Amino acid sequence: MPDETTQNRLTFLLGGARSGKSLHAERLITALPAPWTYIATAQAFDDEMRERVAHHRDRRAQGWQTLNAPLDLAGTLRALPAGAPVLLDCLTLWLTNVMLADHDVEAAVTELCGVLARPTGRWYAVSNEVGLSIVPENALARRFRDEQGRLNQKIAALADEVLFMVAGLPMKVK
Ligand SMILES: Nc1nc2c(ncn2[C@@H]2O[C@H](COP(=O)(O)OP(=O)(O)OP(=O)(O)O)[C@@H](O)[C@H]2O)c(=O)[nH]1
Repeated sequence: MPDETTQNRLTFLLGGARSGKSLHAERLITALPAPWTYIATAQAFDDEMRERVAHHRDRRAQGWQTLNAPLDLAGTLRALPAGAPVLLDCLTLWLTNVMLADHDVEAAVTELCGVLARPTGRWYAVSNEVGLSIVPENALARRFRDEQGRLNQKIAALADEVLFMVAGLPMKVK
């Protein structure tokens, strides 16, 4: 009989930069039996990003397999074997990649939500809460903030559980 930790469920982890989202998601998923799948959306274009990615890779010990999905997140999720525990990190960089590639954001979000609404294993998805500061001065940043807010609302609505990370601590908001 599957329980809450193993059945097909989506947990959505939201928070600010360096709020501890990834680490908390890693702790939750590694409480389940390995192997764990890490889906990375980041593209390391510069040394700072390469360092961040290296730090993450060092932290993930044995038991992890990493898939890169900077754009085709829905396709990558659909191709996973049923039952795989998955950590998707993160929706913010995925949305950035979609916008910078000039793809149709609405179509991409609709496709992704269709997949996330029916998890085929224990899935954890990480995203940034980006709207808590002052209104950004440039138009692209304002559009990004709005698209990110809309995306987060959609994922939160379909997720089974939502955690808001504050200074490394999870607040259960759904
Ligand atoms: N390409 C790639 N990206 C990775 C890999 N491991 C982690 N990342 C990316 O690293 C990013 C997270 O970077 P951080 O700067 O630590 O995140 P943060 O949101 O500021 O911090 P936290 O809230 O503490 O998680 C995620 O978007 C991942 O996609 C990897 O193996 N390959």
